[in-house]
Amino acid sequence: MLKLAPSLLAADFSTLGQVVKETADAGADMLHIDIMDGHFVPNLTFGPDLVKAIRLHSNLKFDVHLMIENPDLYLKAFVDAGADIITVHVETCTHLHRTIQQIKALGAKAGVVLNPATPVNLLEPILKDIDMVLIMTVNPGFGGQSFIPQSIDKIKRLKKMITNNGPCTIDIQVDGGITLDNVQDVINAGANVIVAGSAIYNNQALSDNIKRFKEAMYAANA
Ligand SMILES: O=C(CO)[C@@H](O)[C@H](O)COP(=O)(O)O
Repeated sequence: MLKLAPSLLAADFSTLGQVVKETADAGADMLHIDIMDGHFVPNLTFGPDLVKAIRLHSNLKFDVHLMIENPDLYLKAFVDAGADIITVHVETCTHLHRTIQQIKALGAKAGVVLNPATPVNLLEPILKDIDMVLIMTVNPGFGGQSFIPQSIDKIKRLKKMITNNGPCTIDIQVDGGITLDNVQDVINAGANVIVAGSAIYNNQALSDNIKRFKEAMYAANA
């Protein structure tokens, strides 16, 4: 099933409650929330209190992407704040299997993220334990970067690995530099959850952007 997850990082931070409501009303399937700590990535964004505050404005699934060191310390705070899915980076988790089990024990879905230079085969031992893999298609930290073309082969390799592992119930999410020009390429390669920031929150109408993205996504999958 195809899903569109607009990335809040590109939204107008002065009206976040309203933005979240409009994003849901326009037909988004999830909301992608980037948590950055200024250590793992060179940028700072939101914490659990912000997630809790915007939770009041919609029932959208909250997809919380933790770009932070020591993510285990903050899992409960984000689930309590309203996260439905938590994704953690392979690069930040010394005991990845344990972290995944902790997320699930807290009642959230568990996703694992790979930076562009991290190979997909690292996930093989934990594939049966996770709900989603996020392939970063830019180096994490900032919105508005260009899509890394080698990501297409990486998505294909992941899709093959998941399919070979048994019935495919793991979502493949992509994030970074996704636009109307490349969204069909990533879907045709195997992705089904599309994160887009600056191509969704920009000087054009949010509802038109979401509509155009969903039309392009479903055309790819036809
Ligand atoms: O996690 C990140 C960046 O680290 C992303 O979620 C960006 O927010 C995507 O923004 P665009 O590349 O679509 O502008």
